[in-house]
Amino acid sequence: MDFLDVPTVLQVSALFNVVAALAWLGLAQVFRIAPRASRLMAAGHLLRFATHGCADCMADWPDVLRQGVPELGLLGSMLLLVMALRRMLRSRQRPHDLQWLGTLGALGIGAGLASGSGLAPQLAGTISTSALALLAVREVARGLGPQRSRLIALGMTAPFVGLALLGLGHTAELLFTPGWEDHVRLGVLPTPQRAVLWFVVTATITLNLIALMIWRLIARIEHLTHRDPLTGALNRRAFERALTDAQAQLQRGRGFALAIMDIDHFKRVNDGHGHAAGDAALQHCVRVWQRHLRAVDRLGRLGGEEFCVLMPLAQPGDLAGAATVAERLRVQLAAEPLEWKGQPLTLTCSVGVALPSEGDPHGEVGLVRADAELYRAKAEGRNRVCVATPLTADPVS
Ligand SMILES: Nc1nc2c(ncn2[C@@H]2O[C@H](COP(=O)(O)OP(=O)(O)OP(=O)(O)O)[C@@H](O)[C@H]2O)c(=O)[nH]1
Repeated sequence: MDFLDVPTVLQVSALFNVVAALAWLGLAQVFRIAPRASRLMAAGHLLRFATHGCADCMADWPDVLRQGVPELGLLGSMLLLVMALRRMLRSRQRPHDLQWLGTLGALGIGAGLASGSGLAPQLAGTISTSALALLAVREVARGLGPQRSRLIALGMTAPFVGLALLGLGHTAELLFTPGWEDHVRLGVLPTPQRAVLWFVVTATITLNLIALMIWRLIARIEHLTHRDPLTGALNRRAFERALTDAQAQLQRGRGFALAIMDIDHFKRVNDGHGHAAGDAALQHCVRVWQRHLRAVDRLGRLGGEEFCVLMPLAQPGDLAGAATVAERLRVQLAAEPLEWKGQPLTLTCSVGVALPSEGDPHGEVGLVRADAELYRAKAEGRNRVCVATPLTADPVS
């Protein structure tokens, strides 16, 4: 890399930090996109710029400052980066581990500087930065969730793995390569390869964070377009799309059942306790049902206080199995009253269950049959499950 001189790479890196900080600030202040995470990222870049941006300016500083400031700056910017990452991924992890790692790292750097050793501060800084990079790998892997493809997970975690490996390699170098102490003490510039590698890894991490934010925005837009804003269940349009997809799978032998649930005397909840109680009741029902459904079941709000579950069946035509699930949803709702203003508010629902029929691309026949059973359940006294007779098989109930 003769064409590259190290001071130029360091200047490009410094410029990159300033531009990245301004970009994150713009996202936070102007566009209000993930403002807290973006502000943390901006602070991380500014800190990196302030503590690494000008090697020449530091040349005249006393040894303690020349060694300590970059190490503390790197540690601080890594802490800010992991904090931003957690905000972006909406991690529920408490910040204790970051506080511990940050404190231990800073103490290690401080103790190293106090000992007068040229190596100890850099060793402490490098080890704590590598530990934070590994923590970032765990955060990203957890935050992306199991449904993300392996390729995406690999791409997202790779720069953090790279940073941790760079740190571990440098730790080994510091410990086992003679002459490093003088290197550090004299503030010798890194080799061009090392400077470029370091710049590429840190720049890729920033790009990754931007990709994560875009992914979060897409997930948010997806949520807003597919979900009912009050209850979080699928909205009618998304549910109908899921039903159309399920109908297409029916031909391939993948059966499913539909259960339409309608809250009983829901008008009385609104009239007796107010509209806010009605809204809370709808949210409560969805919470209870979701807890008793599998991840593969799709719960949608068809409108008002009417919901529908699309449940894939292990054995196509297993109406009895679907009826058992529906009965469980009914029983659980009745057993878990809503706590409203300190008072238990018992809710019940009526349920109609039916199987879909083939040659019905949008599943309207299945929905109409389940709806007819729901009305039968209402007419027979509510708080019960009624099951449609299969179109082509023996009656079940
Ligand atoms: N709070 C609240 N109420 C809603 C919402 N959507 C629909 N409703 C109310 O739900 C009530 C439905 O009443 P009805 O259709 O008479 O049904 P019901 O009182 O549950 O009676 P049955 O279904 O026969 O047991 C109406 O008062 C609607 O205003 C909503 O999003 N929030």
